[in-house]
Amino acid sequence: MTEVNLTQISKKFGKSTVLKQIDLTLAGQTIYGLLGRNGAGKSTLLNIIENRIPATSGSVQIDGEDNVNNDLALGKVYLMSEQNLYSNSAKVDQIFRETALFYPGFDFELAHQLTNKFELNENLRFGKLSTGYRAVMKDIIALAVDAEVILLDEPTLGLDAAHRELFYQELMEAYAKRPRIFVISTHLIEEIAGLIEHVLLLKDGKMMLNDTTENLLAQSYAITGPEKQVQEYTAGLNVIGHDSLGKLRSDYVFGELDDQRILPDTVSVEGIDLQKLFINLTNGQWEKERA
Ligand SMILES: Nc1ncnc2c1ncn2[C@@H]1O[C@H](COP(=O)(O)OP(=O)(O)OP(=O)(O)O)[C@@H](O)[C@H]1O
Repeated sequence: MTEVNLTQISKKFGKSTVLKQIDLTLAGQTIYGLLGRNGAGKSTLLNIIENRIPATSGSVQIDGEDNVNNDLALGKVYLMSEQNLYSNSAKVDQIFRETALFYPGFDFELAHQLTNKFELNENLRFGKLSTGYRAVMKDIIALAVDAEVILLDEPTLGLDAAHRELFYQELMEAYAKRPRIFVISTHLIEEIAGLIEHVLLLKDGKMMLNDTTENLLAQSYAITGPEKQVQEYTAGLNVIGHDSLGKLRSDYVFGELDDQRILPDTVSVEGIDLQKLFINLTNGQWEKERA
């Protein structure tokens, strides 16, 4: 099984440091969700893994081999990104064949099935495809390449709701047929929350969370009730945000609750979903709540 190890990866663009000493291991058969707000550095990180851009410092090893100028190591990784790497005059089926030169195990049968399902005409030239269909074509390639590590940078950008749904289904099917490492970077957390087994959350250039979805949700709570009682109950806990509705208040807590505290009858404790956790961890309110 392939393993990707990032050691102390930093990236600067001019004076701004986008990634700060990231240590990360991608391993096993896992669907990772790479989350982070706009500009958090998700694409930069994926591009560094695929060696499309150089890190300022640090290293990426794929099965113990440095990824820089190493076709063998890079052949184990496929990055689907917004960047258009194809000539406008190339037809879709020709692009499939060209991809197969780099990824010899390319699954043409699956690619054809998927072009049918997505109603993508393989005779069309890349330059004639709409933005959505360009993404569809790239998604199809990502599912059909024979790579151990599939990096998907905003795979559903430009896809309509029906195509997004179809893509998630096909992704799950491809994963079930051949479990490997998928990393999905996206803003549409709600849509993929059910798919992600492991969360990687980038904030301020650092890997703020790196844990299984299950572990994260097991320590995420909404404490709801009358404002005063809620605030008394959550005082000193790791409150990452809150919502208010009239006199009702929900405090979102990430981390352990205090078993010794008595929960008033008027106050409830419930779990929260990944989307809510993400919003509260990344909107900056957390730091203010803690200040
Ligand atoms: N080639 C570049 N030159 C200068 N700055 C860059 C370059 N590429 C990215 N950046 C900057 O680095 C930061 C991180 O960008 P990146 O695209 O990795 O973020 P992202 O998390 O993928 O964002 P989004 O979700 O909006 O796509 C941004 O501030 C961006 O402007």
